[in-house]
Amino acid sequence: MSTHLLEARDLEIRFGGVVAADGVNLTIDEGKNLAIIGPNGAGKTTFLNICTGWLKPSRGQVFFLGEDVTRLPPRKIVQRGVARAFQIPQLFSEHTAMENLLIAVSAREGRQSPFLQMEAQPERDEMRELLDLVGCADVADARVDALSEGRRKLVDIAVALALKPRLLLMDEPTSGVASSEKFEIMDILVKALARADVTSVFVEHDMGIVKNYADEVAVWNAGEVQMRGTPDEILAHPDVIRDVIGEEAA
Ligand SMILES: Nc1ncnc2c1ncn2[C@@H]1O[C@H](COP(=O)(O)OP(=O)(O)OP(=O)(O)O)[C@@H](O)[C@H]1O
Repeated sequence: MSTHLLEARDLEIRFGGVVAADGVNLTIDEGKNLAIIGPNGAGKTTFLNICTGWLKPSRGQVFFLGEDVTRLPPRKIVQRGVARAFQIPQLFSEHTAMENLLIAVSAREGRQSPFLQMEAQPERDEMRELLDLVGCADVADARVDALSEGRRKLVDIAVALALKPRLLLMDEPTSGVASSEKFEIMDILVKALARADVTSVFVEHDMGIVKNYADEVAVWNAGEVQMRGTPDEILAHPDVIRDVIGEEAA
């Protein structure tokens, strides 16, 4: 039997009376972009937080490449190859794009004082290639707070890729980006992930993005995976039209 890249088994987590994960089972295999959709509060972000070790489930396990990582601290899970990008990019806004990547690489290499001696870091060329991969080589020396939201998202993805992940978990990769720019950002992002050989899972509310960029879709509802299938199957399903697409349009 082949090992899944990630496997979640029977995850449960409660916040007071709210059951945010209620027996979540999901497998993720290498090389596919999986979109997670579902109504607000269904537990989508909670799932990402459990997979990255930020939340510990009261029941169930997460396996990454066959290893039980459920109780590992987040930084150990990153080292195993699981990276995360957030709805709001987690960048040092007063530093340049290049400096942000060098800080990430310092963390990857376990260096002390990541803000010191950035000029001397041997990974500058490697980081420039990463910025090139996400179409941001031209803003390598620009401060992050001077960039458009779309560019910030792409730099954030490059930071995640600097950690050399096998799996990247993303929360609404184009939220906050002007609609005219969303598809361009996703084009760059999906191509960069394919070239870096990184599998992705992204939580998404924009069904246009899901239709165009997901290989598969998992639907969350009330802390459970309700169904899974191709974008065409899922987006045409009456329950999804009623509970997810209807809600987004409202
Ligand atoms: N740290 C927390 N403390 C208390 N309640 C929480 C916490 N995290 C999540 N919840 C609750 O758990 C439920 C699931 O939240 P979660 O953010 O995972 O949903 P979601 O599907 O990502 O929603 P959205 O699409 O609105 O982002 C919600 O009712 C939320 O309020």
